[in-house]
Amino acid sequence: MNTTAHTIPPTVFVIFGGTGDLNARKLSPALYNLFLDGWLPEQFAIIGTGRTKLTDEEFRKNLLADLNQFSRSGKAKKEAWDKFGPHIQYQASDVKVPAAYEELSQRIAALEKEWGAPANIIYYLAVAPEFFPVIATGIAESHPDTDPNRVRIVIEKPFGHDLESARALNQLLAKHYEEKQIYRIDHYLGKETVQNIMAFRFANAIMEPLWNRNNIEHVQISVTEQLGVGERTGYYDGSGALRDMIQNHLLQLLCLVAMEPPVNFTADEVRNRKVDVLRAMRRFTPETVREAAVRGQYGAGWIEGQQVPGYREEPGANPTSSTETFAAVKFFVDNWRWQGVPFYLRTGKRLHRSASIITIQFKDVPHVIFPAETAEGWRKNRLIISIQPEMSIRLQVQAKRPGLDMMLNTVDMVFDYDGTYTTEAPEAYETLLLDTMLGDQTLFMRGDQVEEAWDLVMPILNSWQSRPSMSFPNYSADSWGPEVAEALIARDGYHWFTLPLKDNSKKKA
Ligand SMILES: NC(=O)C1=CN([C@@H]2O[C@H](COP(=O)(O)OP(=O)(O)OC[C@H]3O[C@@H](n4cnc5c(N)ncnc54)[C@H](OP(=O)(O)O)[C@@H]3O)[C@@H](O)[C@H]2O)C=CC1
Ligand SMILES: O=C1O[C@H](COP(=O)(O)O)[C@@H](O)[C@H](O)[C@H]1O
Repeated sequence: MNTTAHTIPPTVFVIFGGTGDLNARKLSPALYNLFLDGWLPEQFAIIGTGRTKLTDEEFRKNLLADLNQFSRSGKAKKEAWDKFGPHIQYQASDVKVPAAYEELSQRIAALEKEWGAPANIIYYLAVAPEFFPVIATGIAESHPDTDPNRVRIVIEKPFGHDLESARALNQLLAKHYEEKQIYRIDHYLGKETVQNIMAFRFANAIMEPLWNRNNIEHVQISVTEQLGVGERTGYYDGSGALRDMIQNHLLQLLCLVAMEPPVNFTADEVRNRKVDVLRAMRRFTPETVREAAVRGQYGAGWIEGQQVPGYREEPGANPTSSTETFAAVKFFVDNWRWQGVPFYLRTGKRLHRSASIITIQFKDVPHVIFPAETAEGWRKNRLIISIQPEMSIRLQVQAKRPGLDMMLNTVDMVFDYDGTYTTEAPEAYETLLLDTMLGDQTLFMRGDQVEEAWDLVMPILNSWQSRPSMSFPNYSADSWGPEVAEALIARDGYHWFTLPLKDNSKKKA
């Protein structure tokens, strides 16, 4: 067992939505990998719930199949599974029925009796958002006297549909729980490369003097996905790219890039600095929305030799849907550090390639001493933080090409996880579940952060809702998105940056 695991008290994970997709693909594999790596305490239990009638054994069998398919550690080894499996139970119940919470209490009490110690209880709400209030209330009412230090509640996304509903959910949670008990998930914050943004900025002295409006020309945050919406239209059609990705993941990335140094690396200090960024962001008016925010929806096309349907033809989709599957927005952070520096954010589905990258483009040298013909490939310095699939940080600089003449070109100074580390990076959900056990909220969203982010995007959502797009679909599958997105950034003299695919053939040569 890991040293830290010794400090974790007996723990019960209750997974509402135990039979669902998130548990199958992410939560159970993450818990299993934490177990393999010795991060779980000796006394732990996982209770999955759902309405489906299953025995413990049937539920375990399903989870084993999921682990075999989705775990980063590959197929479960018999010896390890034989140790892990018995910690899993299943309770068939409907979250709308109060008896469900009574039965859970009895199960937890029985475990505590067996362990001879009170347990920390982590309730994970991996169910549709309409059930968040129902379950939060059900748990609290069935355990009115539970020590707040021992009970934690993890809320999946989406946290609200708009500012009003997010506020209402925060208020409901605050009635029953202290903020230190509430873990609002944004899985991007658990990604290894995303956590490294803070390390890179605040553990290296050379970055800070450059990190401001004097040296940085603009910032791009681009999260492109090749996948389409597929079977998820039921959720996605009421959401769209702005709610699904920009309100949460991309704005969190922006906060990490733009935040002031926190006093220390504790949850509230880090989150205070992030919320400062959101508060400083320039609010939109109906007029500025038109200039600063554009949207798109994918049409049919071909991806890697396969014909794929347009969004409106996806299973269960509304054939006249005006939901955006692509959004790009130009933001400003109105404070001393960032005055005048545009932050361009874009995200979309069915794009040419899946890649999440942050590009910091620096200003040009004040005076070029080299003759124009020597500097054909001249580009301004860029720092590129590649979150996925490539995990790297690249600094693009000018260098002299080898040869007798003085020719400059752009080269990359690269920190690449693959080439630097032999240990495999944990999945985001492993980090986040471990932090929940440890009671560390640094990588979780605080209530005020979520509300500020909603407040910021509401004028865009309202404007788009009042003007359903007449031009959808406006980009085809396998493209880089609609032309309006290129125009948005081209107006300022820039273009969206993408990393070239890694050329492995060169490596081998
Ligand atoms: N899947 C993913 O990759 C991601 C999901 N999320 C979020 O996680 C949550 C769950 O998503 P996902 O797993 O995809 O959803 P699924 O539709 O796959 O699963 C829903 C789960 O809820 C259970 N459920 C539904 N109604 C009830 C009820 N009345 N009582 C008890 N259980 C019920 C279902 O169990 P049963 O049918 O047995 O009743 C099932 O286990 C959502 O909030 C989603 O937004 C967030 C990020 C990624
Ligand atoms: O939260 C979500 O994230 C995924 C993208 O996550 P990633 O870890 O695969 O980059 C996105 O596809 C989904 O629509 C959204 O709900």
